Amino acid sequence: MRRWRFSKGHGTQNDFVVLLDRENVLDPSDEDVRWLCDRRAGIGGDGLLRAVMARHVPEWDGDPGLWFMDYRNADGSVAQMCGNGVRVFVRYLLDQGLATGPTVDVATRAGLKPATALPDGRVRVGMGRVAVAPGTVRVTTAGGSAYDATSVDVGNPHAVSVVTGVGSLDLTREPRWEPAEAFGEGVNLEFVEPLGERHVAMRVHERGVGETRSCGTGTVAAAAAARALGVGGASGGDGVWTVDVPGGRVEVELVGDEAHLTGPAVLVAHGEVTLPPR
Ligand SMILES: N[C@@H](CCC[C@H](N)C(=O)O)C(=O)O
Repeated sequence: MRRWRFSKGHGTQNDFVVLLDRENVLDPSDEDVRWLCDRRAGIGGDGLLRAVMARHVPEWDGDPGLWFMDYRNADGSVAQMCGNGVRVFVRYLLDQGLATGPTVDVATRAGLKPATALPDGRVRVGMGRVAVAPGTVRVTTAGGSAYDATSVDVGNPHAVSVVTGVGSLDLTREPRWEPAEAFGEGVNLEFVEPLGERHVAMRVHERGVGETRSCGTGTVAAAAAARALGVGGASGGDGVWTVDVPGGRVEVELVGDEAHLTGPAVLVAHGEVTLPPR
């Protein structure tokens, strides 16, 4: 019988199951991840955060003494990075006495992410370089609305469309994109609507999940694309963007091509789960 201790947390209601696996022994299969993230049969979450010592991760060539955030989407697929997840990950490490703060360096598939727990309860994360690609792809929602989208690399892939009426988009099914080969490994699709100076509303359809109430890397992509497109009255400039998502609000600071993400990170439960037999 496999009995695992877990925690559950969220950042702007992008929610995660957290597993402690210091010595890399749990080996959750794709099916295990799907079950853990299932909101009816399992615990429920948009993704899984597995805390493992970096020395056990062959693809990590940095400090082996760091905690590595092994991120999996709810469908079991692996992703490079999760901006809301890394804040929850840091909150978890500090809460469980697994790291000393307020600054914690986290190893991820998208490199080292330095994070700081702020006195107001939020966590600020150095997201590193954000790269906005030239040109556009065409994205069509389930409701048939079509938009140009800008590709943005935040360690994981995004495509950002500027829309009006973001609240009424049909994101119940994955939007299509053309050309299809633009994102051979899938993409996270953000839809942003300008609200004011350096202030946008955003909804997202996440790769490997579906519509979620927030996506941290997506908010970074949204701010970077909006800046590049001259949306929100701050073309090209450095500054702090406010991004409102269905699950709350985050801040994205852009300085040159470097981004910092600040937002809430909340733990809501700790427990023990018995997994179905393999
Ligand atoms: N929710 C995350 C992003 C999770 C990974 C994404 N679905 C992908 O496959 O790239 C975030 O907060 O950044």
